[in-house]
Amino acid sequence: MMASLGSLPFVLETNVESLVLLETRSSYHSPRFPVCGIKGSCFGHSERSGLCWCKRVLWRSKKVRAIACKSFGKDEYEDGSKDVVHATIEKTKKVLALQRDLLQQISERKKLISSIDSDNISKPEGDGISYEHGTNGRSHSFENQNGNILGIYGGFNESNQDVRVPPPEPASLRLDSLPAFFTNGTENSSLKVKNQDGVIESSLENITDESNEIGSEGEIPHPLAGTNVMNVIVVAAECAPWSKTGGLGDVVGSLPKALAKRGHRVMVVVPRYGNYIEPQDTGVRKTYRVDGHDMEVRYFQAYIDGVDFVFIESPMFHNLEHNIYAGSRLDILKRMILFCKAAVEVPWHIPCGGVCYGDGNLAFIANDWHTSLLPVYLKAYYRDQGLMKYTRSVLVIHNIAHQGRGPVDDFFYVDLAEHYTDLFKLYDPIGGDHFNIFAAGLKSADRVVTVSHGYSWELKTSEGGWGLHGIINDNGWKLRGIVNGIDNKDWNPKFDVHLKSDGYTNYSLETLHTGKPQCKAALQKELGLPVREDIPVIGFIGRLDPQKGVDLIAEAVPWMMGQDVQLIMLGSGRPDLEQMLRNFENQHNDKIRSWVGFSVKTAHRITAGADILLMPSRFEPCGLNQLYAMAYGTVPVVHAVGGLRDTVKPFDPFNETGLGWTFESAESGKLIHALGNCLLTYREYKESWEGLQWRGMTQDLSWDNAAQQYEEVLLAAKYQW
Ligand SMILES: Nc1ncnc2c1ncn2[C@@H]1O[C@H](COP(=O)(O)OP(=O)(O)O[C@H]2O[C@H](CO)[C@@H](O)[C@H](O)[C@H]2O)[C@@H](O)[C@H]1O
Repeated sequence: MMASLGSLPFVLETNVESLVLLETRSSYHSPRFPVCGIKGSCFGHSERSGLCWCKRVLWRSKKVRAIACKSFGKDEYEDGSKDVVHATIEKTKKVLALQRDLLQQISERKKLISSIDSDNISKPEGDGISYEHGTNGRSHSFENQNGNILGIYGGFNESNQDVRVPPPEPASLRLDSLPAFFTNGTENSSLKVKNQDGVIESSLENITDESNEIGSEGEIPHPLAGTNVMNVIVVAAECAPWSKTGGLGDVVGSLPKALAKRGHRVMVVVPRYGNYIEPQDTGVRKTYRVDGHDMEVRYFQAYIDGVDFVFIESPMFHNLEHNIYAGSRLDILKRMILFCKAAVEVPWHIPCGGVCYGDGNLAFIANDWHTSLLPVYLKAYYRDQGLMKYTRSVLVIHNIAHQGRGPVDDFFYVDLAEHYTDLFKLYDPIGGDHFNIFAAGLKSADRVVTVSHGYSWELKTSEGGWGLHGIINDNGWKLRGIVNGIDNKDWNPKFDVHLKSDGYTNYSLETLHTGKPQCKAALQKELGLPVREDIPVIGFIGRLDPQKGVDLIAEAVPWMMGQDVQLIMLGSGRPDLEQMLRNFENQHNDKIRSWVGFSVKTAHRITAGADILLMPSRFEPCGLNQLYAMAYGTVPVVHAVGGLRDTVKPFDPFNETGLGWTFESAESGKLIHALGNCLLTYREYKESWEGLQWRGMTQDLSWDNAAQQYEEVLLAAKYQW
């Protein structure tokens, strides 16, 4: 937590406990000894006096004040000191009060949880379920669109329903879900003083006795999200490691954990495509109508890394484990209708850790067109009917090129009243009026996020919006770009499980010189290429789709084959592009390897063993492979578009800055030029190369920063009416 002490020209990096310490010290000072009031030449005075309780404290915080004196000059320090101290004390009191309030709430919750017995806890009861939930003790039963009694909800003030009910439901309601910092009263308990350049000049790390005392009141310090903690439900068609066809799966597998780390209560809802090991049957059964048929769904649940994972099971999802988007357009549409209808009611029905999430202080995060119906259903079935009044939805655009388009008649399937047609209707200059699910989601969601700043700009253009730019511009006020992070447990060369066998090895920045060449040799050996340390290995990993610019690589292959390089490509997707990859390998067997298929292990191994990663995407909302590459000391060469432009700063040989090579337009000539410069640097300028690797590997690519930005979006949605 950053805090500034009134007008003092330095920054105090502290947390609540540290501020409490300041307050405690100040309040103990006798007026006779205003030593900690930073008054006059107080340091010597107070230390000399030796009479005051605060002497001990003063001695410990001497360095802090010394810096203050140094920065201000003595006169200024004397003149402004009193105000500064008062302001500090006031601020500190406020923080203390806030913390006490939170501790109080948490201890009340603790009591509540321990008093919940099998009679009043939410429990499956055969087919129909009734839940008691609500912060005000009142409850409301209601039915869903199929006429089922859904359960009971609460969370708003009946007598004045337009008034939002503070305080928010505590996000981390389940005790087993408390993040580490909840149970560690000393973590981050140091008070650090930074100068104006941000350099830490002094810290009071040893003062733990008082901070422990503070923690002992409720034993739970402030979550990172502070009082903004929310219940968050991420809904998506895929989630790594269970189901993944691309970057969406990665994001859904990792962003929720980062949100949970900030103190939010977080759930992921995904279809159960396979017989996964971790999730257990909750026993809950519900029925939803799809295309005139009642479809029963079951709910499986697992609690992993602070996140509740809920898997929705239905015969409609069976046998799709290895091809989750299999079937016709209508098959996929019907699956997603069922999934979204069921997902939106999960907070009522699934008692994670014994307690349902409920619909107060709740935000859904839907992802791409597949779950764009969720914001629509939330609006049409519930909020427009006066239900789920405090629930919000955020829609994340990972790729606007796939929109769930169909003929206007498809509206019949989504099971909505006629007046919602307009949400879905979109005019296309070629096809005329059509039905568009992404369009409806964008209009219905309270906030929209996309996965980079560059892409959020591109989406508003006719080239980048793929026909939805009009709607995106109309809703521009609710759009924000947030660059994806990476899961730095899964994608970390130091811990990567795929580097533990077959001659590969884990490595870090310190062991880069030996670890990476070992991985390169293992990769060459595994794929049957000549094992040579001096030859640059160029990698490509991606869905074989025109988006990824594989055609540009194809055009550059003749040039590449004239160089002393090896090219390793991993991809699956469009059959003609898969065949193209196979042909490359057949034609240049001594230099090219094409792995056609989906192999997470091979993706990790290429990322570790290659020297260069090629990403000539025609458009790229964010791109994860270039981030993974940089974390592994592999230098990216990318088309400067969308998230690739945001994340790969071009190498500047004069100033030795930048992270890789970029080219400005999707042309093979430009790709060849950039790759040529990259190869030259690899061969001739080893120090520059190492600098590129070093800068790439030392970046903070974690989800922490992005999670904080998502939190801001969730909050904006929460307070939007
Ligand atoms: N054949 C294969 N075998 C194994 N692994 C493979 C693979 N092909 C791809 N992958 C993996 O799938 C992921 C691809 O992620 P990307 O972000 O690069 O692209 P994608 O276009 O799928 O995602 C969309 O969503 C993400 C997330 O928001 C955005 O970053 C991106 O720009 C947008 O197009 C990576 O983890 C990669 O290793």
